[in-house]
Amino acid sequence: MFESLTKSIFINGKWEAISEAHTETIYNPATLEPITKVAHAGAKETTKAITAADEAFPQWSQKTGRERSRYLYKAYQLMQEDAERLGKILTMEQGKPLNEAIGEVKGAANFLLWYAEEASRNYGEWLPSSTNSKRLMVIPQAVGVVGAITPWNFPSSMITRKLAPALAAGCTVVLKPAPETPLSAIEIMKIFERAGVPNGVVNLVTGDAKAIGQQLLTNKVVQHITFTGSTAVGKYLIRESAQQVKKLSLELGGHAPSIVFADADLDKATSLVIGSKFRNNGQTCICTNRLYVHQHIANDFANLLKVKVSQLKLGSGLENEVDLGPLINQKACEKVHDHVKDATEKGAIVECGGEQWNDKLDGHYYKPTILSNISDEMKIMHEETFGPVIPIQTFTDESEVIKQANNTDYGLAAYVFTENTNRAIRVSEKLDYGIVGVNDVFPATPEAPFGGIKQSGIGKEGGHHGMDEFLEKKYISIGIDSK
Ligand SMILES: NC(=O)c1ccc[n+]([C@@H]2O[C@H](COP(=O)([O-])OP(=O)(O)OC[C@H]3O[C@@H](n4cnc5c(N)ncnc54)[C@H](O)[C@@H]3O)[C@@H](O)[C@H]2O)c1
Ligand SMILES: O=C[C@H](O)CS(=O)(=O)O
Repeated sequence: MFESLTKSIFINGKWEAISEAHTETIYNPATLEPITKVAHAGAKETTKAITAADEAFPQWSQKTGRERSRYLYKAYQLMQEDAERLGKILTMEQGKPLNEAIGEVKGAANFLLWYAEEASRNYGEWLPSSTNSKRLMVIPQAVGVVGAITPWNFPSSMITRKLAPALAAGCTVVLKPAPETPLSAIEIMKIFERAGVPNGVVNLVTGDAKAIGQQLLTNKVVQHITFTGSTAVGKYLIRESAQQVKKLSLELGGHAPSIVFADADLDKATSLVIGSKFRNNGQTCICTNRLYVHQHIANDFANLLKVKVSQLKLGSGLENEVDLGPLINQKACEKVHDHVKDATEKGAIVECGGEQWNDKLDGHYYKPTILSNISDEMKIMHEETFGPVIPIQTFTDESEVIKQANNTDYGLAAYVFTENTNRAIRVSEKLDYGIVGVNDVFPATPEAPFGGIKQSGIGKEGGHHGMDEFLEKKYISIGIDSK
């Protein structure tokens, strides 16, 4: 499927040659086998990419929204048609089960569709002036060259969730994907190329994150950096971008609580908690990190949950009916086990799992794990685990559990399981999160604004809000002689 060397630097419509000396190897996390090598580039290539994006900006931004939408719509069609092959590539480099990978690719394509539609709805405003001697208007204008930095856990959809609105708004882009998963980014560039997107509008640089990031942060041509990744790196970008007061949109870490009330539908709630926790093996920003179950149903809930979790099948994502693939690397396995070890040393009980799994395969596998007898001093209750472990606590009082759920620096997603509408609305309004799911744990969709508060991020991706991130709203005041 791949040559030993895969071109991964796309600048001004051309794939740059790679020197063997400056490459990094991409491994399959399910088998630890090398897949291919890609360029390990840095400042020089990034500067060249920024220049290409800058030179392409005037023409691209001056196209009408309708003209830009045609490119995005063509890219959508190409991505949808190729979802099976793109899904296989995604599974090979990231590890998630093939059905999840194909679902991610189709979801990624839907961002292209949504912003193909939104591109023609980039409305301005005509303001009712308080004096007859003026006419006032607000016109939306593309911010300019955008630097996009994306994570490995959704190597396809996190890219189109940024590039689709940016291009729809009239911006041009330099993309740096995660080093673990550049192949999906390469395929998305090829899709834009096949869709006929003009040279320089989208550019790709793989390699030294710090060096590439520094160029995006310090080059005055770059007007906006859009980042998805850890809160730690988000804080670094905030510090480093202050020098130029560069615009930022940040989609950062999460620590989602799930609250199961006594009136919840047990079968539905256990299945949804499993869906939230074990999608992508728990390597998602919005997955359940803490589970609070009402005391009256705690035993029944925990027993049903354990039965369902024990049925989950581990294996390579390319195998049929696998529910849990490998974690992205050994470091991720060690972090997950560190949380389990810390919890058990502080009194937690391992109801199931609690260790790595290498029975048949060499990859980075960790058994799906449920922990009970949890106390708030445990790391797992405050640090993002990013793996297949659920700590369960019980509660009795609604206002108390809301306090517990809000007791975190994160504020991305939270979930409420209840069949009582009043309670659903009352609790949702009191949860300090950017996203709340009620009997739903898959809130992300192109038509809705996705994003966190507190230390989970700044800005939104999706909906019409997603395009606003890449627009300046210019106010024009026109003095007229009204006589
Ligand atoms: N809020 C969201 O929508 C969302 C979505 C997906 C992932 N995430 C978060 O991302 C994290 C997991 O992803 P990750 O491990 O790739 O995160 P990460 O922060 O380690 O890396 C994210 C990206 O930043 C780059 N990067 C790292 N250091 C950099 C630097 N100094 N300068 C420039 N770029 C740099 C990486 O190469 C990668 O491309 C988790 O915390 C998860 O919650 C959040
Ligand atoms: O990991 C974070 C992603 O944003 C999850 S989702 O694809 O948006 O559900």
